[in-house]
Amino acid sequence: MRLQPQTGCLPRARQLASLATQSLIDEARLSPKPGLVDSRGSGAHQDLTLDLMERSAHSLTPTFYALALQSWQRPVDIALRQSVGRLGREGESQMLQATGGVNTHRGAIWALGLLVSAAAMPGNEADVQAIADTAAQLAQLPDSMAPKVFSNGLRATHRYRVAGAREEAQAGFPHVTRLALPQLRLSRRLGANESEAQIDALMAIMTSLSDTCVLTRAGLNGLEAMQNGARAVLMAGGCAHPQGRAALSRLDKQMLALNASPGGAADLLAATLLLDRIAQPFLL
Ligand SMILES: CC(C)(COP(=O)(O)OP(=O)(O)OC[C@H]1O[C@@H](n2cnc3c(N)ncnc32)[C@H](O)[C@@H]1O)[C@@H](O)C(=O)NCCC(=O)NCCS
Ligand SMILES: Nc1ncnc2c1ncn2[C@@H]1O[C@H](COP(=O)(O)OP(=O)(O)OP(=O)(O)O)[C@@H](O)[C@H]1O
Repeated sequence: MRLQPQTGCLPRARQLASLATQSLIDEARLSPKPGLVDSRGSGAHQDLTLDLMERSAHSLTPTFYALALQSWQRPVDIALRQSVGRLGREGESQMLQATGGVNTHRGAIWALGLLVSAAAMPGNEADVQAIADTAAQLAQLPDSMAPKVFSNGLRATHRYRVAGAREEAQAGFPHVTRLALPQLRLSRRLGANESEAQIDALMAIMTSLSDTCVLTRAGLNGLEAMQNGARAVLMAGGCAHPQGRAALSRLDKQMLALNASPGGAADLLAATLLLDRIAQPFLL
């Protein structure tokens, strides 16, 4: 999927929406991902399949398109935050309709939704840091229309006193800009193929993320296993190396045994793929 040289609001919104959907599909298909849905199967999940993830990703294209259109030439203010929040919640209900009520992409709608909005604002175009900073400003604004829900994620952030999906966005997606994108590019430079480089980027996120999906299902033990296992893969040279692949396979088995699935890390990998594509200036 390549961004074509076009100007104007509608083509740009269409490009961003289709890149966001494609990033979700590429993340879901990428294999082998420890504990997660991938092209091998459902990972640690009972209610998720690759087919469901792909259906869900397609159902979100109109949401990403509407987010980009809303954000076109508007300042980052409370009014925009409310529009973005409303569209994000409508996207969640589209997703639930497409999946028969299964949460396939709630965290992803949040992360990619904010990034698509930020990328649609003139001046940001292909500048990853500017896009992440604008997304952070949006995430920091209060959304008074948001229903008060005590979600799994919120419960985990309180219980373990860690940052979750909200804080990651409010900080400008540091796991994407400081860990995953640099690792993706380093692994490519060192000769890894594209899938290997993307798995390495996922590992980079997993070395440090406080993933509330993992905390909810497997507690602090699960989180430590994830972070240590991902570190072992990268310290062995990453997935392009036999020892790195062996470490990855051990991590996969461990995550399944713990019933742990790093859904937050998967969301941030999809966000990484999106920003990587937006950032290639010759594609704009
Ligand atoms: C902020 C969201 C993700 C809710 O987060 P919360 O932690 O309360 O809950 P929930 O358990 O429902 O979802 C968290 C999801 O985030 C992902 N995640 C988990 N941990 C992390 C982490 N450390 N960093 C990033 N993402 C993470 C996972 O996919 C997880 O399933 C979101 O659903 C929300 O509030 N949306 C409101 C609509 C909105 O304002 N949208 C605007 C952008 S479109
Ligand atoms: N390939 C993937 N496999 C599994 N989860 C993924 C994948 N890609 C992204 N995710 C993210 O993981 C989250 C799904 O997590 P989970 O099933 O733990 O959700 P939940 O509704 O909080 O919990 P539960 O279904 O256990 O009640 C989604 O929000 C989604 O954004």
